[in-house]
Amino acid sequence: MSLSLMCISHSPLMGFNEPAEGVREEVDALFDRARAFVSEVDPTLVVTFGPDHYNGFFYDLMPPFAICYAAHGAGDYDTSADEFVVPEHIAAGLAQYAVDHGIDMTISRGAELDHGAVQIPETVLGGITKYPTVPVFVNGVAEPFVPISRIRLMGQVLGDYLATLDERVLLIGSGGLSHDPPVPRWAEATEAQRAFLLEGRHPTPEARAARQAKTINTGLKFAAGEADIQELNPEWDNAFLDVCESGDVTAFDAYTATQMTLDAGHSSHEVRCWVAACAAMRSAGPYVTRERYYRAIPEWIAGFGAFFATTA
Ligand SMILES: O=C(O)CCc1cccc(O)c1O
Ligand SMILES: [Fe+2]
Repeated sequence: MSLSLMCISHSPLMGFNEPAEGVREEVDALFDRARAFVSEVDPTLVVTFGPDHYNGFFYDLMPPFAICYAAHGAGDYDTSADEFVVPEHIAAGLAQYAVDHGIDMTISRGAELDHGAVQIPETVLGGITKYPTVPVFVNGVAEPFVPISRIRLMGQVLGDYLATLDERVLLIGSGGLSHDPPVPRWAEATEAQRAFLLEGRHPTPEARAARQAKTINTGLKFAAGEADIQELNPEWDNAFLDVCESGDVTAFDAYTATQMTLDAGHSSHEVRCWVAACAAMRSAGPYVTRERYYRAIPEWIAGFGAFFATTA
């Protein structure tokens, strides 16, 4: 019946590191507008596109994307470990429609979803149990990456199905923009890191705390100009936001994974979640921008952006 769109960067460091003066207030105000937007569109169904960072999805089996029929939070960085309230018939309807329309969809009947999929819904919806929600996992860290055109088509096909439902659907995309946090990569990983990347679910509390402390500390060092990670790229981020605003979602197809890594860092692939969400939104027709926000926030290791839209 209706689709609306809300894409926002996540960063688990938001709750740990203080950004430059005035930035916290600016982002708080953005989240106030996000909550007001949710109230306005009054969703009856939420569909989230979120990545994972080797908390729920590992190299023992790494799909490019997956519809979750059931999922719960991993609880990393103090995010919710609640069970999502998933309307299974809608998840199943989406998956069936996707496979019927040329998308090789993976499903999960019990996904664990980390801050990448939980932080933004939790923050803007007041928890992950408040609205019936179908979480869609989109791989944003683990090579190989399928072409962006496949992500765009996946979003478009899911949007086609959602537009047939008698629901007010809020699409949430979470991730990106440019950033390069210290997530291990298989090609350069040590044996211990490879063991983790292969099957590192449910770390000990000590291992989790050590991992998080390292990332939090990297954010502080990055802001001081002392971290050995790629710079944020505000120009790239704003060009990406331009494509979101344009509504010409096929223009996303020009992005290649290799160039994205070079230009915008190893975690820029999280923007796949935005691509899928924008494409789903666009399948319902032209849309109008309701919010565009951008700030490079090194303390959070985030080219931090937002883009909201409603049908024109
Ligand atoms: O926990 C991790 O491995 C990465 C954490 C992380 C840090 C900054 C921005 C992000 O988007 C992000 O996910
Ligand atoms: Fe992330």
